[in-house]
Parts: sequence; C-alpha cells; structure tokens
Amino acid sequence: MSDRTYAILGTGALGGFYGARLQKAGLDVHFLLKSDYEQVNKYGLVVESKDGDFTLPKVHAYNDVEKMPRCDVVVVALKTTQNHLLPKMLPSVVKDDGVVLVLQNGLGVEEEVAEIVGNVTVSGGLCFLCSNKVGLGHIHHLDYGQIVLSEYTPNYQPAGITEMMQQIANDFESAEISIELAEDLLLARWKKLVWNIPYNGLSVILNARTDELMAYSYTRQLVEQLMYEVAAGAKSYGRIISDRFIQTMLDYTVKMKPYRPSMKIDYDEHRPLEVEAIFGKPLQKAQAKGVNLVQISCLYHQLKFLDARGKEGGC
Ligand SMILES: NC(=O)C1=CN([C@@H]2O[C@H](COP(=O)(O)OP(=O)(O)OC[C@H]3O[C@@H](n4cnc5c(N)ncnc54)[C@H](OP(=O)(O)O)[C@@H]3O)[C@@H](O)[C@H]2O)C=CC1
Ligand SMILES: CC(C)(CO)C(=O)C(=O)O
Repeated sequence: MSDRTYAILGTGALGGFYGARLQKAGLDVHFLLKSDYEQVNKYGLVVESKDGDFTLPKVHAYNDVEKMPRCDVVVVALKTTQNHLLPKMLPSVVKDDGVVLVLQNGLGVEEEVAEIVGNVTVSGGLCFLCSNKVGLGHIHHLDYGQIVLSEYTPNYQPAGITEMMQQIANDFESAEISIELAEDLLLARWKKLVWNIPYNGLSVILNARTDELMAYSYTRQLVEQLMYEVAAGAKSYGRIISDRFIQTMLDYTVKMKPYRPSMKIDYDEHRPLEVEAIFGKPLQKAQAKGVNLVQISCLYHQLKFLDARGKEGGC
C-alpha cells in the first residue's frame, strides 16, 4: 500500500465516490465538504454502488481547506462553476512536490491550475463514470468508473507516460478503479468532449435522456454532426479523432442504460450549468485557430440563456 496522501476538493458524486474507494483500499484520504460537512463528520460516507455498497463510518472531513494537511495528490472534484475558488484552495493543500489531479469535465482547467500552483505537477483525468450525490454524504454509483489519466505540460504538449502518473494509477487500481494512461492530455480531453458536447447539451435543451436522443433519427443525426464538429475543433490543434472513435461513442451510448447526463441533472436540480468549461472553452480554443464550430456555438448560446434564466429564478 502506498503512503501517498489524497485531498478530495468537493466530496460529491465523483469526488465522494473515488475518494471513498481510495480510503476503502487503505489510502489516507482527506475530504473537503460544504453542505454535507456536519453529516459526514459525524456519520461518514455511504456509497451505494453497482460494484457493491459500502459505508465508511469515519472519514477525515473538513469544511475549511486551511484546516487540511498538505497532501501528495489533490483531486479537484468541484463542479467547474466553482473553479473561481481554486486560487484560494490549492496553494495551502498541495505539497511542493505533490500533484493536482483535475477530474472535472471540460477543457482548459489544467492550464488555469498550472497558473495557480506554479511548479507543482498538474494532471488531468477523464472520468467515464455515472454517479450522483443522492443525499448528505450519500453517493449513488450507477455505472462505469474508468479514468483516462494524463499529465499536463505547458500548452498541452504531449507529456508521455510519467512515473508520477504510473504511481497514481497504481493507487487507483488498488481501489479497483480501472485506469488508462494517455500520453496526450489535450487529445484525451477533446475525445471526452465528443460525448459531453452533444449529450450534455441536447439533453438539457430537448429535455431528453440519452436513450431518447438515440431513438430518433432527427436527434441521432444532430448528435453525430456535433461529434464531427468536436473532431474539427481537435483537428485545429493537430489532434485527430477518427470516424471509428465517433462510431464507437454512438454505439456505446446506445448500449448505455438510459441516462441523464450530468448537465441535465444540474438543470433539473436548478444548479448552475458547466457551460463555459464544456462548451465555451472549446469554442474559444477553436476560434483562436480560426475554426468556427457553428452548431456547438448554437448550443452554447441556448445553454447560456437557460443558465442565466435559471440564476434569475426563472424555470
Ligand atoms: N458525476 C459524474 O458521474 C461525473 C462527473 N464529472 C465531472 O466531475 C465534476 C464534479 O461533478 P459531480 O461530482 O457530479 O458534482 P457534485 O455537485 O455531485 O459534487 C461537487 C461537490 O463539491 C462540493 N462543493 C462545492 N463548493 C464547495 C466548497 N466551497 N467547498 C467544499 N465543497 C464544495 C459540493 O457540495 P455542495 O453540494 O454542498 O455544494 C458537491 O458535493 C464536474 O466537472 C462533472 O462534470 C465527470 C464525469 C462523471
Ligand atoms: C460520459 C458521462 C456520462 C460519464 O462519464 C459524463 O461525463 C456526464 O454525464 O457528463
């Protein structure tokens, strides 16, 4: 068992699930919480999972990042809508020779984190996980769980497979979380957007689950067109996403249990939407290369409207 210490910033559906699994495997994990703090501090975490339910009656819980010990690996598991808090959170919790591991959806967060933490190593993980927080300190893991892990270097130059990535992968594998190591974080992030952009966006705008989007040729076509636009965005950075990959994502979604993507759940729960990280940033990045992603831009504007209206208390 490794003696690496982990900090989980944001003990929700994703952070709560992976953090609990790491602790269950014997690692030393420290959880930052907000509204769940009192409950989790007293009673720990409950994980209902398709791989087996478990409870951790005692966890290291904190409601203030300043009270947390400096850790070797700091997992960013807040919603990206809370990332304005990172400049305050990260410097006090990550060791000088530690790693910040961004497990959020979207594009460009590692760049922002690297600006904050200077010489500390930054990595990104793409999580193929279906998990929800269903109550205070109560996580419901519905499906999947694999992480594609990759290290960040300035301007997202491919970093190769580093020793540090291998060590973190070993920790997650000891917690029975499947890990794939990727040499090129930027390619991995664009590939994840091939799924997130069409399904997160359309599920909110059309009030539909993934199975409904795939059941009608109208929406299936739209999904596919959006996937090809994401591939065009990736290509503007020299990253090639093959037709075969797109086909695999379509087939994978058809086989998935009917699912409400994370953005749809946020919308239904009247929470802020991760529009900027998932739509705004990729659009901005492609535009910087002279590529206009017209259909994604159309989704972006509609989602911004729904998000803004939600914040004003509309329906
Ligand atoms: N859930 C999933 O299956 C997947 C999620 N992702 C990505 O992972 C990221 C996290 O999503 P998810 O776990 O679903 O979101 P959740 O909302 O379930 O979890 C975020 C957690 O952060 C907590 N939090 C917010 N602000 C603070 C704060 N100031 N201090 C301490 N804790 C805070 C929230 O607490 P509170 O509720 O009290 O605000 C919440 O428990 C997102 O980028 C998402 O897109 C990616 C793949 C799959
Ligand atoms: C692909 C999926 C469903 C889980 O990994 C996701 O990222 C989301 O719901 O936003």
